Amino acid sequence: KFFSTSTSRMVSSAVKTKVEGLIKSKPIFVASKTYCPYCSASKKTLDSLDADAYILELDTLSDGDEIQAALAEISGQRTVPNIYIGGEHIGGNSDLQALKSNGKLVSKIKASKL
Ligand SMILES: N[C@@H](CCC(=O)N[C@@H](CS)C(=O)NCC(=O)O)C(=O)O
Repeated sequence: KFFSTSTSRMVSSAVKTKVEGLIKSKPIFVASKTYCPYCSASKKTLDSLDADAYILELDTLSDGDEIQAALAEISGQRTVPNIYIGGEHIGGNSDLQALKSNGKLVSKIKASKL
């Protein structure tokens, strides 16, 4: 796929503000797609740690593409899952699994609940 700057023109300020608000207000925010295996792995990991994640399944939302474009602007990441814990950008599933492996995920989840 060719690099395109058109994503920025797709994003309304209303949607960008909405996404920024969710990232700030939800202890754990995950942008996901129902058919994405990396998303399934992340959701399973968060579930196993009793993490109460707010999940948007972008492929089921009418403004899902625009939310994905807004996330690309906000986080510099276009792929799903796009994970935030305590307002901090974690990254994708590989980043989440790395945090789990190095033992830092549980404390981040705990801190996000405070
Ligand atoms: N290394 C990434 C892989 C994520 C990935 O490849 N996700 C695919 C969906 S399964 C994606 O976002 N494709 C582009 C899109 O759906 O717009 C991770 O660990 O999260």
